[in-house]
Amino acid sequence: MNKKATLLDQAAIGRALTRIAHEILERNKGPEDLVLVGIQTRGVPIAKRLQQKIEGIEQVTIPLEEVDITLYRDDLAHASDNQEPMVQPVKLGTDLTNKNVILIDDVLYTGRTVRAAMDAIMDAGRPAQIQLAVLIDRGHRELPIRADYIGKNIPTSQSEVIVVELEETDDYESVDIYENE
Ligand SMILES: O=P(O)(O)OC[C@H]1O[C@H](OP(=O)(O)OP(=O)(O)O)[C@H](O)[C@@H]1O
Ligand SMILES: O=c1cc[nH]c(=O)[nH]1
Repeated sequence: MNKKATLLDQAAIGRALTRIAHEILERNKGPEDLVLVGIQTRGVPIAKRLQQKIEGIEQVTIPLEEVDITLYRDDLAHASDNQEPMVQPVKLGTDLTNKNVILIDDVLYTGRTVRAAMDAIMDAGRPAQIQLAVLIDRGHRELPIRADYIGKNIPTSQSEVIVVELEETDDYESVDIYENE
């Protein structure tokens, strides 16, 4: 892969997440009834940062849960692009009934990972709402899914790849765009 540009550095990632924390509080009229759900891998540290930022603003710790989505290849499928994100069995410690769930991931692309995560959340309870927060929306949706909170919109071609690196998972902090050769 050939790196084309850095889209967000550490400071820009921090500013985007601070803005999203404020937007979540404004849209939901405060922190009551919120539950954050991070999608593995990098949605989880992003969710933890949003939890900390909201705590800094409101002095309230919002419950945080995780869902783990993996690519599942149907036995009947032969092409690699027939892999479908599937959720691992989850047991959420928080009762989601009547809660406003904020689902959080690093990159939104086809929307298939988010769909699988929503399945897991709906299996675990009956939230009042599910809202979606992503650091990067790169377009190319294959499902009717949109984000409510977006760090940065990056129009991309199909041959490009967005790589998010975070201190917690990668010991480095950057969002870069690559050409997939
Ligand atoms: O909208 P989609 O087309 O589903 O793509 C978005 C997903 O792809 C990436 O996950 P990846 O499968 O690379 O797993 P990882 O986050 O654990 O590295 C990214 O972190 C999103 O979860
Ligand atoms: O470009 C992409 C597409 C999906 N997921 C990523 O992390 N990057």
